[in-house]
Amino acid sequence: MSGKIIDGKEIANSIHESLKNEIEELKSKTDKVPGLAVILVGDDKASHKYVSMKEKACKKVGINSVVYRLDANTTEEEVLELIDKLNKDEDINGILVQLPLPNGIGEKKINANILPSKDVDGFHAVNTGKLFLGEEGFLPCTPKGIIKLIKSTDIEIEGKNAVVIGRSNIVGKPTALLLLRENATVTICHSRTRNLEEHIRNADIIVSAAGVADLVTETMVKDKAIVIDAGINFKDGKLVGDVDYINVKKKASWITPVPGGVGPMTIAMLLENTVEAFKKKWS
Ligand SMILES: Nc1nc(=O)c2c([nH]1)NC[C@@H]1CN(c3ccc(C(=O)N[C@@H](CCC(=O)O)C(=O)O)cc3)C=[N+]21
Repeated sequence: MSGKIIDGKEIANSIHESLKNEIEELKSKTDKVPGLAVILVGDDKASHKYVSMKEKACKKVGINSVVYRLDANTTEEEVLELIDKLNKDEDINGILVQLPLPNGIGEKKINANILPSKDVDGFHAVNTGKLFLGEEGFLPCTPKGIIKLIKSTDIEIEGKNAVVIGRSNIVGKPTALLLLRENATVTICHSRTRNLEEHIRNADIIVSAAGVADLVTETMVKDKAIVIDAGINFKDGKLVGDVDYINVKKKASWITPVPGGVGPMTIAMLLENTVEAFKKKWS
């Protein structure tokens, strides 16, 4: 039997629907709507596309989004000044600085200057620290979405072997921590891992966030594994993940496609975090 598809787009759409209703209700109570500021520096094509998608999603659910498209020679100081202004702006509940940033603008410095209470990306050290400690804070959008995708299958995470491929601060590391919070037995694999195949073959849950097309193949995957593909790669001009989808799907119990899996959930979680930030302030 071939694996079932976890439809990230559909799940994201149902989250949009309930956020939309919630925002309407909040609006009638507070006479305000959540506000998200997005800062995009430079002319990276993919970044422009992603930011437009975020803008569109905000509009759909009733979040007021304000996008700052700054040219590539904007200085770090100028971005920090804008962040400072947005930190003080009562109508802005969430601030997102699109990555990657051009050379000369330090990601660490930028993230450190966003108020933790407006850090809807969950990249500030206060929020990553809370994640580490198991305290409540903003969770990074992709990892948060990945857990929701796994939970949508109704298969229990507790006690399962989970393998995360990739150790980035944005996806791999936080996803591993969230799986641990769900009581999985977690292994983090990365570019220096010697016996990757052996680890993957043991996994009931595989999350790949390596950025390597066709990294995860059918022979590596345990029968009935859940496979979550957080890879973003281009192969023959087409967007693909890290997983050889067509073949791995035959073995998996559940699998996310690319596109239409983790990507749409990342945006849904950004909207959710923005509403959460609004509620913490006003209700
Ligand atoms: N501060 C910051 N926060 C981010 O969350 C952030 C970022 N910087 N920089 C870039 C990455 C990447 N990212 C994606 C979000 C949605 C899709 C998405 O919806 N993708 C569609 C396909 C889109 C297409 O056709 O290219 C899908 O997978 O179905 C992809 C990638 C957010 N990121």
